[in-house]
Amino acid sequence: MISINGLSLSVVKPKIAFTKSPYLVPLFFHNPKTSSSSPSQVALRPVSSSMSYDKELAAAKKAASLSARLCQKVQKVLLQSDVQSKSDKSPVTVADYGSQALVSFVLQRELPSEPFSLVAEEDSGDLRKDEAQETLERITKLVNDTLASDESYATSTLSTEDVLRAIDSGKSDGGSHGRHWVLDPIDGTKGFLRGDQYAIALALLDEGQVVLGALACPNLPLASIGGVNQHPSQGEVGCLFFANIGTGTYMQLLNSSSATKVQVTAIENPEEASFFESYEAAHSIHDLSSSIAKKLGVKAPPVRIDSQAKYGALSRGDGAIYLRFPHKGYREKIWDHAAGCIVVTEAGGVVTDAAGNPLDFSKGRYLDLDTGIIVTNQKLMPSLLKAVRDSLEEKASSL
Ligand SMILES: Nc1ncnc2c1ncn2[C@@H]1O[C@H](COP(=O)(O)OS(=O)(=O)O)[C@@H](OP(=O)(O)O)[C@H]1O
Ligand SMILES: [Mg+2]
Repeated sequence: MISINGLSLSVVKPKIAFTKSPYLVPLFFHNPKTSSSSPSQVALRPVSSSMSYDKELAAAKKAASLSARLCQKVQKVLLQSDVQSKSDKSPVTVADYGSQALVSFVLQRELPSEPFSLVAEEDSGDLRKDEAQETLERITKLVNDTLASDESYATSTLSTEDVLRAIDSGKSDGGSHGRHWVLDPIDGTKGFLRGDQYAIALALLDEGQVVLGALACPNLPLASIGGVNQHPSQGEVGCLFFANIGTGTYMQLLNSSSATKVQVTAIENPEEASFFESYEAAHSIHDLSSSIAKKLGVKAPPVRIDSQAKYGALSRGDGAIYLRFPHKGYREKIWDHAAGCIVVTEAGGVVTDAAGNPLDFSKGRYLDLDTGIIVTNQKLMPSLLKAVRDSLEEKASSL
């Protein structure tokens, strides 16, 4: 996403080689109204110059915050339970389904006149089986208890069938036309089970572009994490990041309504930078990130946290870089990046694949990538791309 004279523009371009990255060569601006496209040009499509997504953003914030409340309840019980039940994965199942049902219900209730399409991680197939009836009852109670804790929903009660229907509204395939909500009901399920970071990540696509995001991070400290010489905070936790295209990124405490505008770090010297990566080595190749960081001259050790909380932390300047290199064969899902991506880009950051191409959320449930995802500020991106390219070439030649 590029912003020129306050107008947000998407970059739609063919797959190109490393040396043709937007950060290594000048962009060729293409006005679809005045010229025809050619494969060597970058097509810019204005989005939302006259569109307002205020109503949708208010609904997204409400849905993500209520869902965070539901997940917090489940995690609290989980962490108080004994070791044996901690190895049981059912709490995450209950919270995952409950979160998706709640977000789906709240969005439809808050925006009754809009067509509703939701691309989300879960479906109700397993929950419809006979042996899952007790779990379904638990989920329904959890959803209803959470709704009852909010004044505007105090009288809403969902049946088990309503919950199943709400979950199944998430079966949409998304795509490049119309509006689609994109939801990861609990991103970072392993972090959730460990009592660490996780996120409820909700975004809206309009004509294939992410136009708003609400990212609730119930365990993220309000104070900075991940900077050089930083220590884990003892203070308040639970942050909601939100971004509306063209209007910047804001952060507030989950239980507050007073928001602060946030910005990515302005660091230009990689020696002062620190970088985020997945906690789980199975989700991102740590050796590769470490080689990239070394080439860049990053001195600080990696900060490993789960989920899109990494994007949230980066958007407010905790750390300067996020590196994600899944193992071969993994297909990235759009719900793992849509909300995080707009939260960072509206805060002045840049999110690309390993070759410097913007992420394309218009292709359905998956991102069409086979390299990795990198995130940093505008100043550091050219040197980061070079370090990524060199490290990938070294890795390829060592095979
Ligand atoms: N094999 C593999 N490779 C890469 N990524 C994978 C893989 N498996 C899962 N996932 C997705 O990663 C999501 C968790 O996000 P992170 O990788 O940022 O968090 S973590 O630190 O690894 O926990 C995680 O999100 P959730 O499933 O919602 O927890 C997955 O969507
Ligand atoms: Mg996820």
